Amino acid sequence: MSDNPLLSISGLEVFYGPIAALRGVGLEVNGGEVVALLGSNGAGKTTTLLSIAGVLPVRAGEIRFDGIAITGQAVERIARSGIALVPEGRHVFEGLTVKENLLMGAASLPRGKVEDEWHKAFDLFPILAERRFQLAGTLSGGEQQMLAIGRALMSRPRVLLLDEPSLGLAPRIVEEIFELIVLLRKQGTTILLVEQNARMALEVADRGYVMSQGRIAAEGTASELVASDEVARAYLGVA
Ligand SMILES: Nc1ncnc2c1ncn2[C@@H]1O[C@H](COP(=O)(O)OP(=O)(O)OP(=O)(O)O)[C@@H](O)[C@H]1O
Repeated sequence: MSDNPLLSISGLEVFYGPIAALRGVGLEVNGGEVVALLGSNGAGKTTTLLSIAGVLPVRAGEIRFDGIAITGQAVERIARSGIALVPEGRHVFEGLTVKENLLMGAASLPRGKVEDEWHKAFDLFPILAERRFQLAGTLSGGEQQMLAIGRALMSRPRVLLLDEPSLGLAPRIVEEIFELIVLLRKQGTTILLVEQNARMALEVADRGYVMSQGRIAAEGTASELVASDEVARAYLGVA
């Protein structure tokens, strides 16, 4: 682990009313890494991503981005500083075209840079280029997920927070999503990836954390986590 992680969290406590969802979570993401955040339903993975993005208030603990404390900052400020969240559920603007959706992601970019970014997005997602004038609501689930990721990339984020990108997609499309993550990693994109599909996530990740009941229960390199009997039994569906 580096001395200067791009994103670091320590002692994070988050509550929904009286219920503690995070009970002292700590993790780090270094620049250029893909880090998997795994764990069973309700472990606190989504809550962790929402807290980093500033969507949920933090009761205790600290979130640092590029060495600066961002705990408690407003969502827009956190987004502008370079953290992009792709929430679970493929949120796209259904009544807007593919291209308009991508433009929505580029709102904070200087005008001259927007065209570069959508060319990059269309290179990354040829299917979106083909369908650029189609309404987003008429795309397939997989295409909508690609569009949601493409829109987040349009803001040139320094960290991409991906919440369950494979959820509810057919196996062939899930493969495509993971191929995309491999490609983004090769391009140097830093990603914190929440996934139910632990085995596939660890195939594309450098390191991982396993959450349980609002805490980090295990951490290690992807190969260490795959090789750990305890992790494999509890979270990777190995008998
Ligand atoms: N809006 C909410 N109100 C009350 N409790 C919530 C709310 N959202 C989540 N929780 C609770 O907080 C805990 C953590 O939930 P979270 O969604 O972060 O888990 P998760 O690991 O992402 O699970 P999943 O894979 O099911 O989304 C769970 O006990 C959940 O029931």
